[in-house]
Amino acid sequence: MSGTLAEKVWDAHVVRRGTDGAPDLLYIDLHLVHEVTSPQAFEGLRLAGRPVRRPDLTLATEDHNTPTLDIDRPIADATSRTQIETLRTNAAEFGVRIHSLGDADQGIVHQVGPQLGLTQPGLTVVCGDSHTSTHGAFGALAFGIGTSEVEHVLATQTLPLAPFKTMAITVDGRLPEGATSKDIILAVIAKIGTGGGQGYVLEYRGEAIRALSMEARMTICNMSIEAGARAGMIAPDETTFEYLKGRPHAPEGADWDAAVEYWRTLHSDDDAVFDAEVVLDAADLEPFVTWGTNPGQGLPLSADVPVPEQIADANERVAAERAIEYMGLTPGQPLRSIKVDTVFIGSCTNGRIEDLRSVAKVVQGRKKADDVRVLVVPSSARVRLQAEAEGLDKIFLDFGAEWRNAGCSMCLGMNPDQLAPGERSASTSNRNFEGRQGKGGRTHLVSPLVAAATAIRGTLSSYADLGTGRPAPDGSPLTGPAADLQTV
Ligand SMILES: CC(C)[C@H](C(=O)O)[C@@H](O)C(=O)O
Ligand code: SF4
Repeated sequence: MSGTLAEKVWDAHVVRRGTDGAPDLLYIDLHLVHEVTSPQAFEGLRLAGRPVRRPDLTLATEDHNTPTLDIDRPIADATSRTQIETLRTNAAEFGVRIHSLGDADQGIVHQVGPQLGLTQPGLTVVCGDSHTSTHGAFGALAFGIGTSEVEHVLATQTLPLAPFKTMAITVDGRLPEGATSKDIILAVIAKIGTGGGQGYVLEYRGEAIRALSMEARMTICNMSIEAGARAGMIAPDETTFEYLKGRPHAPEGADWDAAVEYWRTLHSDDDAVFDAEVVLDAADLEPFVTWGTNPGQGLPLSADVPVPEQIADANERVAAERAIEYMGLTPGQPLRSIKVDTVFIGSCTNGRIEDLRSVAKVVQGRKKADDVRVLVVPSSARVRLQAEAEGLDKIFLDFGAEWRNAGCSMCLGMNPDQLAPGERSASTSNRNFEGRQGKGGRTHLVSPLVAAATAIRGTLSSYADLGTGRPAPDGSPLTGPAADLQTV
């Protein structure tokens, strides 16, 4: 059967084909649940007297409303406490496995699925969360869904889904020194716009994508939704299999061999036809930062804040004017001159162990800029434990950063980690909407390397600005003197 990766996975899950333009009914292999979008869904089941159809394919974790300090104390904020308690009650009543605050497998839902080996190539994965697209990095078809769809999946383990279009995003060439997968995706979104992916499943491919680690691929798929796409995918390969092997829920023995044999068929065929294609050369990329209030308003760090009068498109001009005003910037100001108050390293985009390692390698033996607050928040409790085993926490603390417990944290203002009005951040997260990190807060989206360099210099900076002449660090474990800190 010839087709794109997305079509192959879709076709393998059709329970009933829709006729006359009606949606297909798809089987769902993995349903991830968090506290924000599930309460009404469980309430719907309760009112209808229905059980969860496949509790064994459903997994809940607490992430958005969880504090990252004092996690052994009752949650102070009443709304957050209610959200978390409701999830716990629902999970207990409906027999759904839950990883609660304090549990080693608690964390951001898009970290927990992959780290447990639940997210696998060829699966359909859904969650009441737009960044479910993250799981597409494994060659899964992964969608964010709304609360009424959450109820539908809880009740039936199926979901009616309208057909999609396919877009290939081909990233050829090799990333230059200091540029990362975050820069690839920020450049893609700047190129196609925040609506450019609407109605499409994006498939990232090409030499630069193949060269990325699994975690770096997750960063790219994570932000597909910021281009308006329904999902993002990357065909599984040896990197994927290596990441999965030995994880708690990965197949074992003969099952593993059979799974890998099937997974190897999950790629777009040479003659597969995409509805659209975008081509980028990774060699042209440099560290990217956003200057505005949507993820498409990004530029290479060496550029200046746009001058609205020079923008031809009237809508874009007005949007730029408004964004520049909200962000408190001056048209034409070099991006490198922008001073930040806070650096946030975390989220389901860039809070994984490789992100923390590459930040640690940059900040090791240095001190943060005086007036900058630096928050390092692992994406899961497991990532926190791993980082501590490698001595990364000590490096962050010596640097002057705060080392927190796992959760969404400052990615969005649903927990105590927030920007004050007018405060400016460099953030490794995925959204820079007005007020996203706290009312009146101003967010610049950046890669972990840019975040680390910015924390040192106090202004938006690249690794090269540190002038070490050393190659930019990657996400591999520390070696050399820092390795002495490792306890395992
Ligand atoms: C709260 C949740 C529904 C939301 C999402 O869907 O993405 C959040 O995770 C976000 O990143 O804005
Ligand atoms: S870390 Fe941010 S983007 Fe990811 S699920 Fe949490 S709030 Fe959404």
